[in-house]
Amino acid sequence: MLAEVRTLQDIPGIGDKMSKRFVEHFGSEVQALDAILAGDIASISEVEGIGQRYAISLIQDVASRVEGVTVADFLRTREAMDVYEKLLDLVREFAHARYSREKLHVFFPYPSSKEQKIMQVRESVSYYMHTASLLEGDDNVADLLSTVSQLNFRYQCPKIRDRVIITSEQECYESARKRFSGLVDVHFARSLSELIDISRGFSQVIAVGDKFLAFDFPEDVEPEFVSDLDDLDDYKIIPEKEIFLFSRNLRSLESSVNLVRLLRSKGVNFFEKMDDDSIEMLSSTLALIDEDGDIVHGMDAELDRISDAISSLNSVVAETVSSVNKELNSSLENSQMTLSGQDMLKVMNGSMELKEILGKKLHKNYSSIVKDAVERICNELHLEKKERLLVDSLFPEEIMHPIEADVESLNNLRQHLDKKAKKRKFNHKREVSRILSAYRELSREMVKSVLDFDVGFAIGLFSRAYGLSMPTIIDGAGIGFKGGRNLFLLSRHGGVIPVDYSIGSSSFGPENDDNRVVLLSGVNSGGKTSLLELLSQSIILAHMGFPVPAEKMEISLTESMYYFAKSKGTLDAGAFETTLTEFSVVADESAKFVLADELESITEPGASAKIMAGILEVLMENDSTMSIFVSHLSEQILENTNCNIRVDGIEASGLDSELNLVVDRTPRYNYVAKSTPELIVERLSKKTGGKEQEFYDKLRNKFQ
Ligand SMILES: Nc1ncnc2c1ncn2[C@@H]1O[C@H](COP(=O)(O)OP(=O)(O)OP(=O)(O)O)[C@@H](O)[C@H]1O
Repeated sequence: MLAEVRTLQDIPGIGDKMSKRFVEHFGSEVQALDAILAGDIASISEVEGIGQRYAISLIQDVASRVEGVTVADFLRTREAMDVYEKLLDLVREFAHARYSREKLHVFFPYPSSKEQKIMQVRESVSYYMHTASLLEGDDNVADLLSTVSQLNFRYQCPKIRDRVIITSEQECYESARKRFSGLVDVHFARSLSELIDISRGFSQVIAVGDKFLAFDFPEDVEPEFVSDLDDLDDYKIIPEKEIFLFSRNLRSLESSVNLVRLLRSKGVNFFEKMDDDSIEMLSSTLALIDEDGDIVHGMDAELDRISDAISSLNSVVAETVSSVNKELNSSLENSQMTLSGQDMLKVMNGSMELKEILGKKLHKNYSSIVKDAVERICNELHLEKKERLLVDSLFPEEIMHPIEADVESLNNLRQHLDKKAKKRKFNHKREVSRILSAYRELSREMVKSVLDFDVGFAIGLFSRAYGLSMPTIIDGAGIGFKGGRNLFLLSRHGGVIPVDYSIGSSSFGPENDDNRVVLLSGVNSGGKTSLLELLSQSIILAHMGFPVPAEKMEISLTESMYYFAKSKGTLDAGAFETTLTEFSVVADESAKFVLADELESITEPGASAKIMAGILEVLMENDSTMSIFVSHLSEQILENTNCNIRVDGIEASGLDSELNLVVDRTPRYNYVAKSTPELIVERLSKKTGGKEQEFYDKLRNKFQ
């Protein structure tokens, strides 16, 4: 039944409590619904109380409401469902991002009544098959896709501790507090002195209102004056807020941008909403920030100079102090001093200290050593004129031994540089933030498109890895192929022998034979189950709009598929009844595929043959039903029916040099395959000798 999903509560299973959790997780009901309708299983499974299984079934439920069809409409038995799930697992291995790996669950087989939907998926999958061929062998695509995950724009920017908004207007104070709550301190200053006091605790001060404009401020307080906060966008005051959203998602954004570029360079038109110039602008802006939202090194020479000076300040000063002291020591060691008689008298009568005399004598030498040290620090830190003045006060004018850098002066210098760097960064951040704020929605869409590309690309890669091809949809009732390869065997063993087969109206079958109901006989381990499984894989994939595991395939679409896999051992009476009940529904008029593997095990052989003959007769009555029954009882089944049921056979042609059975995996049409016992006996005879061999030879003669 088709139904619109407009609110979370329109979705069965989502009540009040769950709906709240969705809104909490996604930020709003609209975003939660978007995620559900987009099949974003990865995000949904992160909602509290929702696991992956539930997220998948929720998405499938919603898809069935929206599209009016469920997975179980086509896949009518547990075994059919198992094949579908195993196929999905194979495809999912090719997805690079968690989002896409999960989203692949939105693909499922549609009944023929939804042919339009199948055709839509085919068209999109064909595009991705082509794209995968264009990008074949380019590891960069995989590397980029592996580093993309959904953008999270719900990060809360941490408080900017070194910036303050100060105002003397009550209304402005209230609104700023509301607007920037938790992001920056907002203070109310009644007077200029209060403003100065508060300002000294911050390196960036935004003074709001014209009242303070007329005042003179001390040198260490340099507020930025703003008349009216309402005139300023957030990015002007807290550029970090916008930048933070991007910096936290930097890897995904950069990878997405690079992927867009790469795809375009390979001729794949991708995310045309953003032209090359916008992509380059976004890319170059992202290149300015790091993952913490800081301005990176290398984008502004002046900022780099100041930052480098800050980071090497301590070590340069310490090294200089140590070498100055060495120099001072050696100069003292090598110097001699002659004391004049006058000076001696002054020391004797106590009007002068010896140290003072020493100072005077050494002062010239000391000053030049200190001057050199200041010069050295300034040069090594590449300081500018005003900054150099602050270094001058680093060492005392009076002789000091050993020399030490003045802690307060060092702090002043550091603070000065720090303020300067922050101011510069602030201006850069404003520009970065201004640009990025225009990209917020586009970036989200771009990353989403990249992730959705990964979904389709995974199908394309899956198709190429297994050599799949798009089947031709035919009218009538039939399925036929050349070079079919069972995907499960292929993924397990890496290689299989391709088989050809056909039933119904496919052009690959025998001439003038459009039998739709067929018995498949043959040797043990000949490949009957594998062929049936290959058919089930192909039918499911074709109805999903996916390519199939065959060189060429023709298939008609049906409403449903029944797959009855081989049961283990003979079933009890209850299970027999259940199996018959399951079969009772295949009798309806709709087009369907019915695949059954050794149904004979449901009860004792004689009765099974009769029951199977009966079921096949019912299936024959429906012109649009196709059915293949694998059975070792084909002759007994034929004995129990007058219907023209074709029997095909997979046969062993002999033994190879290592005494393994040589099997032709492609069934022969209209052929009851010879069984293997005689070959097994022959193998045993060839492998043994003496009395044992005589025994096997006797048995062999029975087959002659
Ligand atoms: N096309 C193939 N290419 C290579 N190996 C195959 C192929 N088909 C089947 N095999 C191999 O043969 C094994 C047996 O195949 P399968 O179970 O399909 O035979 P079967 O005819 O159903 O046997 P049984 O009658 O005993 O149930 C498979 O596990 C696989 O290893």
